[in-house]
Amino acid sequence: MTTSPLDLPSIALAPKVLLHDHLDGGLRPATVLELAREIGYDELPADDVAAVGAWFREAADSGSLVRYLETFTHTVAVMQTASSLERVARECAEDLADDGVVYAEVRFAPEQHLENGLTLDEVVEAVLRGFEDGAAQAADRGRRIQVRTLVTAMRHAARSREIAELAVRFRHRGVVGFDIAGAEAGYPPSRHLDAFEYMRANNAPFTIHAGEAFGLPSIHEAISFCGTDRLGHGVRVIEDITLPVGADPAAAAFPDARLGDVANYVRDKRIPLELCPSSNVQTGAVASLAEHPFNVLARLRFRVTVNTDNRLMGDTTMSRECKVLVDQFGYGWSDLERFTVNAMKSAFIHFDERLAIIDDVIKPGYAVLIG
Ligand SMILES: O=c1[nH]cnc2c1ncn2[C@H]1C[C@H](O)[C@@H](CO)O1
Ligand SMILES: [Zn+2]
Repeated sequence: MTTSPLDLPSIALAPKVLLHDHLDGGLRPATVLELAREIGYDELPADDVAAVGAWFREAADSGSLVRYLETFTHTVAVMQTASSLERVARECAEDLADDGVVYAEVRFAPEQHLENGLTLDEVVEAVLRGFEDGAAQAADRGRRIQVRTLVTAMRHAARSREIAELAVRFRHRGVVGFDIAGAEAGYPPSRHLDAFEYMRANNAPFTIHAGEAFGLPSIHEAISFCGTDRLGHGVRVIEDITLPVGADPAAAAFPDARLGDVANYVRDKRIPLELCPSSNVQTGAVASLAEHPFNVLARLRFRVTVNTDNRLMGDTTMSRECKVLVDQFGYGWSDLERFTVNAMKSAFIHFDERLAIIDDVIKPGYAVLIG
């Protein structure tokens, strides 16, 4: 047996696990356009498929999370009916499956989809139907994927407790957790303590976008005050790690790294980092892919995972995010397998379900590629 080349087509064949992907950040450009036409939404900044795709990519390349988030106005505007939510979710499941993702947790904020009179429950039901349908269609083509949902509360708003209750209400119907997202500076996670306490009281897991546009204090609050199970991004934990001056971010080892208390806690407790390389560059959380802390964190054995964040805004896929890391840091198949197993271990489904995917899907899949 021979080892497959580490190119994009082979990476697309590898089983991958995606924990951080936004439904409203992953529409196909053609779908944005079609849905806008259907409802007479005339504020799209472009009017053909290629231009729509390019616009999102370029507008999101802003170097600022706040400006990056402004692009969601358009996707959220065309996702206000049960049928549009269902369609976007169905296409999401199909696109991920076609890219070789075998397990995904896709998140979105139900409170942003109420403008046409849907209730929170109706919004979630439509999305769950779409995921189920998309996964079934993919299975018919021989592409197996399990898609689960995280419901997000917007951190500038005041509905987080209600959204946490929604997560628990749907916990046996496909919603596996809760999240908060949106602008980070000025909206610390501790504003939403009652939501996190509700989740903990119900033994239900959650993740928090933290350490993206704001640094260590945000991560500290998320883990120590809120008790988060994972960190959405968490990339700025690097600010609590001291490396020798001039250290190469692509080095194979960092023996002289010194960790502060927060970084040690994140690593000791194996708190998963939902790292999103391209998105981090777009929002200015890191200066460039070459300087992305992914490799430092991976080599120091943090529980790193690879994620897309927003496939439309980043013009990316899970395979592309993996390829970017291979190109930057020289990873091999066994590294990609390790990141995938890390993600599967960190998923919010139950332990026996995670183990079954690792043993029955991930390990055999990489064994074939490694040869
Ligand atoms: O990377 C992100 N950081 C913070 N908020 C984000 C990010 N990507 C998407 N969002 C927001 C915009 C969406 O409308 C919302 C729910 O998916 O989550
Ligand atoms: Zn995100």
